[in-house]
Amino acid sequence: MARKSKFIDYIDEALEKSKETALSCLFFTHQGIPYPITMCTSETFQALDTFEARSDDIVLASYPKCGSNWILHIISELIFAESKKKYEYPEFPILECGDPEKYQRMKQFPSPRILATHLHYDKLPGSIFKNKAKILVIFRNPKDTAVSFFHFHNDVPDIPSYGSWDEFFRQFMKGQVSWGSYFDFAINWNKHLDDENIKFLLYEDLKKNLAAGIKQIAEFFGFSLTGEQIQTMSAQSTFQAMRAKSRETHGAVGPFLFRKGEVGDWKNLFSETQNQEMDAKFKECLAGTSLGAKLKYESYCQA
Ligand SMILES: Nc1ncnc2c1ncn2[C@@H]1O[C@H](COP(=O)(O)OS(=O)(=O)O)[C@@H](OP(=O)(O)O)[C@H]1O
Repeated sequence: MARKSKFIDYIDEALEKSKETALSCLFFTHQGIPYPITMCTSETFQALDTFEARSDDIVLASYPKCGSNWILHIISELIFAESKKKYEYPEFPILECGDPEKYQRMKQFPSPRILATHLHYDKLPGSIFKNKAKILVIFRNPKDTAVSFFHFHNDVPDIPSYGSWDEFFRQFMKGQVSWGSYFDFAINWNKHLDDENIKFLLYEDLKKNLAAGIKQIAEFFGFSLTGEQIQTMSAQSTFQAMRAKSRETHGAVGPFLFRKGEVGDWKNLFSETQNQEMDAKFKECLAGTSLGAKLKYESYCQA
C-alpha cells in the first residue's frame, strides 16, 4: 500500500484534535484574528516571523473555502509537467499551520516550494516581499464562500458544528470564524492587487474557463506549457476529476472538502434578509474599489 502523505497525516491529526474540541473552544486570537487551535498556535506565529522566503517560492493566498486546494493541485501539476517529478508535500502546505520548527525544516526543501496561506496581506512574513516571491491571490464570491465554510463545519463528522446555517451566518458576518472576516481579508488585499509580483484570480472565472485560467497561472509563475499539456491538465483539474481522487489525495476528509464545486449554491441557503445584509456589507466594504469590481458581485451574488 502506498505510504500516506504528510499532507494527509497532518489533516488526520487536525481532525483527531477537533474531535475533542467544542466549537466554543475552537478559536484563539492572534493579533485580533481568530484561528483554529487545531491547526495554529501562537508559537508557530512567532516562529513565522523568522521564515525566510525565496524569490522562486510559489505563494497562494486565499480566504478559506475560495479554492486553495484546486490551485494547489494545478500548481503541483505544473511543477510535474516541467520537472517530471511528482511534487511531494514535505510539510502541510498552509504556511501558518503546523509546529514552530517547520520553518527550519523548510530551509532544506528544494525549490520551488509551494506556500499556501489564508493570512491577510499585512500578516505575511516580510521576507516574502523583500525577496520578491510571486503571490497568486484567489478570491471567490462571499456568499458561496460562506456556504462552503458552513458545510465544511457541519458535514465533516469530527469538526465542531454550528447550531444552524443562521447561526453560522451570524458568526461569518461578525468575522468570528477561522481566519477572521472575509471582508477584512478582502479590504486588506484590495490595496495590493496591482502590486508587483501579485496576481489576482477569481474562482468563478476559473470555473468558467479552466484552460484559460491554467494558462494564466502558468504564465504568471513562468511555466511554459503546450496547448496539449493545458488540455490534459484541465481534464485532470475539473471538480469531478478531483473529487473522484479526493480520498487518495486528502484522506477521509476529501469528499467533504470537494463537496459541490459550484457557483451559486448560496441560493439554496441564503434568506432574503441574509442577502440584504451581505449586499449591504459588500457595499460598505468594497463598492467602488478595484477588488469590488474584480469580484463581479452583481453577476455572482445578485443574479
Ligand atoms: N476542481 C474544482 N472545481 C471547482 N471547485 C473546486 C475544485 N476543487 C475544489 N473546489 C471547491 O473549493 C472549495 C474548497 O475550498 P478550499 O480548498 O480553499 O478549502 S480550504 O479552505 O482549504 O478548506 C469547495 O467548495 P464547495 O464545494 O462549494 O464547498 C470545493 O468543492
